[in-house]
Parts: sequence; C-alpha cells; structure tokens
Amino acid sequence: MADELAQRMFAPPVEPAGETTVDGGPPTPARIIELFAGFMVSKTLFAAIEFGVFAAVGPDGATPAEIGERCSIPERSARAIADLMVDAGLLVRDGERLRNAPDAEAFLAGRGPFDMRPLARYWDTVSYPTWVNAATAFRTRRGVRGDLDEGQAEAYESAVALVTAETAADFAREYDFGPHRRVLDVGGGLATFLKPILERYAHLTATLVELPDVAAVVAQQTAAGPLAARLEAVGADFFADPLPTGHDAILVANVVHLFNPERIVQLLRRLRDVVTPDGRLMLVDWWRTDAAPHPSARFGAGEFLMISGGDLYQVDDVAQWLGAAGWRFVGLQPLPPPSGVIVAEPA
Ligand SMILES: C[S@@+](CC[C@H](N)C(=O)[O-])C[C@H]1O[C@@H](n2cnc3c(N)ncnc32)[C@H](O)[C@@H]1O
Repeated sequence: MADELAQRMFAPPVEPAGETTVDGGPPTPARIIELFAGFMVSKTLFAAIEFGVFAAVGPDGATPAEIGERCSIPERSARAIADLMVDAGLLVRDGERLRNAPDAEAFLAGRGPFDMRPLARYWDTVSYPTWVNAATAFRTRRGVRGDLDEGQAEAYESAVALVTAETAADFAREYDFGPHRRVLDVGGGLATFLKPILERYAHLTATLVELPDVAAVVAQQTAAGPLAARLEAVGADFFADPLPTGHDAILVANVVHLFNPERIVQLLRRLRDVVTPDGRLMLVDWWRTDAAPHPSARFGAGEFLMISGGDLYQVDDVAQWLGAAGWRFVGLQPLPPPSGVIVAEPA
C-alpha cells in the first residue's frame, strides 16, 4: 500500500482540475500535491516577472540560453523557470524555443494595455512574507504584517490602486454626487477614487486623509495638476488624530475590510462626529452577501486578516455596527460584484 501510494504521490493532476478520482476510482493525491506546491509556482512566477522573462521572450520567442542572457540569470535557472511556466501555461514550447501564452504577453510582458506586474510585486514582496505567519493570524484573528519599508509601502499602494481603479471608475459613474459639496475620503490611498469623482463633478472639493507618507505622495502628485485647487491631502492617523470637519460626503473605500469589528465601530463613531448633519457615509468595499464569497473575493478574507486583523464582511454585520456608531443604514447600492456601496446617514 505504501509503495503504491509512493508511486502515485507525484502523478500529474487529472483533468478537469476539480476531479479527485479517475473514472470514479479511488481518490488520488494529485490535487493535494498541486495545492502543496502552489507557493513554488507562485514564487517561480514572481521571480520570472522580476527577471523580466516574459518581456525578454519577445514576439519571436527565445531559448532558455537566450532568456538567461537577456535576463542576466544562469541558463539552468532560465530552464527551470521556463519548465514550470510551461506547466502553468504561461509559456508555450515551440521546439527549442519558448513563446509567451496570450495572457502572459498581454499582462506580464509590459507591452499590453494592462500591466499586472505591480500586483505581482506586492504579492511577492509584501503579501508572501506576511502569509508565512498565516496560522498565527487564523488562530488569533490578529494581523501579522510587519512594518513596511519604503519599497514595500510603494508596492502596496501601487497594487491597491491597480486593483481598485475599476471599482473607482464604476463608483464615480454609478453614485450621484450631484447633491454633495465636499467629500472626505478616509484612507483614500493614491486618490484612486477621488480623481474620477472630481473629474466627473466639477463643483466638488475634497479632502483625502491618509497616513503621512501616503498623503505626501498624493500632495506631490496633485500639486501641479488640474485638481490642485480642489483636492487637499492631509496626513493623519484616522484612529488617533483629529479628522477634518465640514464634509457632507464621507467616503471610506476598501478600508473597513482591514480592521476588526471593534476598530470599525471606533472609526465609524469618529466619522459620525465630523460629518455635517445633512451628510452621508459611503462604505465602498468587497462585501459578502451570500453563503460563499464571490469567486473574485475568495482570497480577501485571508489577505485582509493577515494585513491587520480584518475580514470580508457581511453587509448585515456592518449595518449593526453603523447603528452602534450613531448612523442609520440606508442600503446597499450594488456595483459590479464583489463590490458594493453601503450608504448611511446620521441617525
Ligand atoms: C486598501 S487601501 C485603500 C485605498 C483607497 N481607499 C482605495 O480604495 O484605493 C487602505 C488605505 O488605508 C490607509 N490606512 C490604513 N490605516 C490608516 C490609518 N490608521 N490612518 C490613515 N490611513 C490609514 C492605508 O495607508 C491604505 O492606503
């Protein structure tokens, strides 16, 4: 039995990927081995992106020796990386040469309309080292991410901006800011949400609250641009420092998921204290509305926990926390899933 299992242990996975048995036979370990090795595939992919393998392969393809030379890595490493990337479907063998698969050429070579390499850099340099302590986070419900150095912080903010830009555009299009005058964007990142909102609604002015280093980047980026007179970036810790007053629209985008329920109520109370009496609160986030998370959000609960003890939250839970913090839950305005806007007004 042990010999039999040992022989089958590293058998390739059966197709389709979801199957665990062959022709209704006994289960095989193949799928579990694939999952165990997932981090090796991810790290090989991150290394390939860091070395510029997909950019180097070029339209005519390349041999491992050429990839090694173009990326300044040993040929043996180029071959090892290429073997796994062929297995993953991102490189395609053409005799001795390797070519990019269409998705690798479009998203990982730096030549397509949408560049996913900043997301890879974040997952490699920030997320991966954080997930080393995943068991501790799952056991304690506390975040396990250490302080970020300058490069990691930049990788994080760039990746967030890449991931949230689509939702920001959806939100600016779908939500009517016509009745509002002044927007406060709390934890506004690189102004990914405020930029399309201010561009669409010329009568609005806005204040962005962010940790000082991020606020300084936003201030510098907007200083010379068309939004300079309408967008002020304030460096502050939104749990500890005084928050700007006089705003009738408060936006909290992709921030609630970062914190545990106690911290969320604390933040909601602080926002309730500064909103104008006729104001509104908009919580844009990935929300859990069904028994299973939306497929696009399936990594969210773990990632948000690792970062700082957060979760992929149920809308019902948030409605309760709003009530506890002096807000009246108005409703959930849908955006393309898994995103949505929870709207609240002062109770
Ligand atoms: C996931 S990002 C969302 C950024 C932006 N709202 C978006 O959706 O693109 C969360 C942001 O909250 C900021 N943040 C976290 N804790 C904060 C705090 N205590 N005070 C101010 N900003 C904070 C982070 O710096 C980060 O930019």
